[in-house]
Amino acid sequence: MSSNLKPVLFQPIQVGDIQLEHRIVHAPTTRFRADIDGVPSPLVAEYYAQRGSVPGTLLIAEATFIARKAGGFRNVPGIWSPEQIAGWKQVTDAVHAKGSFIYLQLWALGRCAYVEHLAPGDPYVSSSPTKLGTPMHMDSAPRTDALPREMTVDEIKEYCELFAVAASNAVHKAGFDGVEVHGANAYLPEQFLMDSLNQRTDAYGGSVENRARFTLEVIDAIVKSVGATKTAIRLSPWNKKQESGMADPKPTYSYLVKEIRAQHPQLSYIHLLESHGDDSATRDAESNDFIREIWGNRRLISAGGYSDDREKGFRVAEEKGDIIAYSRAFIANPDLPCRIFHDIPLLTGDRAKYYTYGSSDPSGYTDYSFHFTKYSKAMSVGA
Ligand SMILES: Cc1cc2nc3c(=O)[nH]c(=O)nc-3n(C[C@H](O)[C@H](O)[C@H](O)COP(=O)(O)O)c2cc1C
Repeated sequence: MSSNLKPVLFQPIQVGDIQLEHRIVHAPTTRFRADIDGVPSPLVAEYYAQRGSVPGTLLIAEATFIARKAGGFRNVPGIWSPEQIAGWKQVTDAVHAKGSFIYLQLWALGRCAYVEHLAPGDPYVSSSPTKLGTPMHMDSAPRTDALPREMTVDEIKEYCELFAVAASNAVHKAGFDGVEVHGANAYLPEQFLMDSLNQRTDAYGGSVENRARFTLEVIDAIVKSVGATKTAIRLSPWNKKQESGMADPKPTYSYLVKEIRAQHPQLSYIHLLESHGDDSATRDAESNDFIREIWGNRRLISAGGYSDDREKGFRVAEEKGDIIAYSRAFIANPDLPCRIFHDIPLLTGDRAKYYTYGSSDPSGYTDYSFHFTKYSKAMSVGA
């Protein structure tokens, strides 16, 4: 089949400095399988190598702490120590050996941290002292009393630098093809962006421009460190998880994306989470098209809901020009692009094994089967 007869979802595309063979991307997917020091194990390398088995696939690796103090969940990988960097180098080497590509998602928890999982002396901080009663990852008892401290301006500058060093470690030492800031799901950048969480009265709070300042400074610091073509960000304008959300996110996110476009037009991509609204009318009203209009024909990844709907990925790639990210479908189908290409039914993942803290057990992780047991031409989506 020649390239221009293939569905858009299976047409090659340039993203930053890399050339993808198709537009099915592995969404960042936390599995809590690093050791207690945040070092990814050889099993993690096997997991990503499997998911990169169709050459020319982009994988976005799981959210990874930029620094010890940005953490607060256990068994999450980090990218600051030599051991963590060496662990990740095994992962990137294994993925590159398959002819595929891998970005790292950079994570700072802010108020979503569990205080008991912060290292002694590391502060519990956010944009403002707003309490989070029900954090997303419930590996310990729900919190009742913890209140984050408002970050000082010096700490804000320090976090920008931590993001930049983490990006440099990822790209220059661990061999990643690029980095994606985790600016979604109510973690630290969203704690500044969202008016429901940011109560500051200084240059980082109040107006749209002030609430966007931290995220823009983080991006700027990373671009200075690794270049715009290796820098990306994930955003979730309609997110209401972890006691967040905005009545009208459009002014804030319009400004943010316009500024990114003006300051870093070569940014690798913007990655958008689609609305999780309860019904289709809500999801239609909560469209990300306002961002697509601003971002123009630059690279845009869309995630959320594609794992359950094969046709939707084809449709959105065709109609909106988006690259499509899959999380749950990629957990259970190591050869996902190949299965979608050949319309092979997808396997269903074992939810009970999504989060297995520190486990070295391959079950529910690297033991999902490939449709084609031997590499063949059919494994390629360029066939
Ligand atoms: C087990 C699991 C772990 C996840 N971890 C992350 C993460 O580390 N970073 C992130 O931005 N989103 C994370 N997500 C959200 C996914 O990237 C994705 O946006 C969401 O699952 C919707 O995509 P899907 O319908 O294809 O599963 C996670 C989702 C799941 C199911």
